[in-house]
Amino acid sequence: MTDSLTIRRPDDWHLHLRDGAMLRAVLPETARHFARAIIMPNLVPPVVTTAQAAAYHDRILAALPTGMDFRPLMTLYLTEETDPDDVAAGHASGLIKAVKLYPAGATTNSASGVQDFDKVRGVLERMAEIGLPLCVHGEVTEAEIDIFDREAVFIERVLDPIRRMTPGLRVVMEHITTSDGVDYVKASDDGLAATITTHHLVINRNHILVGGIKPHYYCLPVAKREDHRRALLAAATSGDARFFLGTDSAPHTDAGKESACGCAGCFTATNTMSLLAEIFEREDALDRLEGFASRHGPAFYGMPVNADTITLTKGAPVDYPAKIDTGDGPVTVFDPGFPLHWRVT
Ligand SMILES: NC(=O)N[C@@H](CC(=O)O)C(=O)O
Ligand SMILES: [Zn+2]
Ligand SMILES: [Zn+2]
Repeated sequence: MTDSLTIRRPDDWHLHLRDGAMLRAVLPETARHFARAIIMPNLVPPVVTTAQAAAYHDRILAALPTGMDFRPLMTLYLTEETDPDDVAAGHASGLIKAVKLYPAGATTNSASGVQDFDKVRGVLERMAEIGLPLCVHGEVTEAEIDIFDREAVFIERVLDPIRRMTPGLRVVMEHITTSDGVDYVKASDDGLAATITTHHLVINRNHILVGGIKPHYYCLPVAKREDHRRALLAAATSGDARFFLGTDSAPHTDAGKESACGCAGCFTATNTMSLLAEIFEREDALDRLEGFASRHGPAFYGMPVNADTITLTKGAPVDYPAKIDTGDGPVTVFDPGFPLHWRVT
């Protein structure tokens, strides 16, 4: 029986750090284990320009506790007014690593997102030219589309047309939740990849709804039925380099989640590596964890793998806090409902 695993230090290819007091509270939870992360730009107001991303980058570094080593990889929030020259300049300077597409109204803080995809054609063409990836929140927003179908419909109605219209555009389907997402990635060429979150490997929709509504399992895209979770698990543990970790760790205060209109997002930064080791071990795929968490992401983004390593060891159940304190109120740490035996040492 394996009880120790050393892997290259992991990166998180989809992370929400927020700002201010929340940023200061959640950043160490990620930086403790992860070397780099793609930082999502859905602040209020959103991070739209390279100048705003540079300022946010500096606020993140200023919030990093002394002695911690972490590099934020910055993104721009795509709007119908985004200037292709600003995007290209940000990319050329080395600061901007991706542009994020939120369909308007699809998720937390997405009001400034795209409504008319024709209006962003110029930016997407420029990104294809310079090799800057587009990260996509892949859900349609039409009221008549069932929320459990919104990812599959997005692939057909929005994503596939965008990719056909913009040959060469590199795309990451963020936080996929369906076998439709897995199949679409597998059927495509190497300009397409997908991130998979920790929580979507653990929960299906029953976790949210059976035995009373569980707001801390509510996120977007919403978890689907068990067949879809199994498809995600198979993709994550397959060794296929087109699938990699993006935790989508998305802190909201308990007051924001435990409400008549609760916020979407699961906070998994604290226990993600323990969780992933537990899940990969159950699938007899511990040897594939390094690919998923540490190698496939850098390969897609054209960056080197981290030089340092982390070691996970198996033992008595890991103690992690049920909540972390933030200046804005407590944030509940994702509870998988089973003990975790792997700790990062
Ligand atoms: N995933 C979520 O449920 N929430 C994210 C937004 C997002 O990634 O869609 C957030 O910012 O809270
Ligand atoms: Zn999203
Ligand atoms: Zn997210």
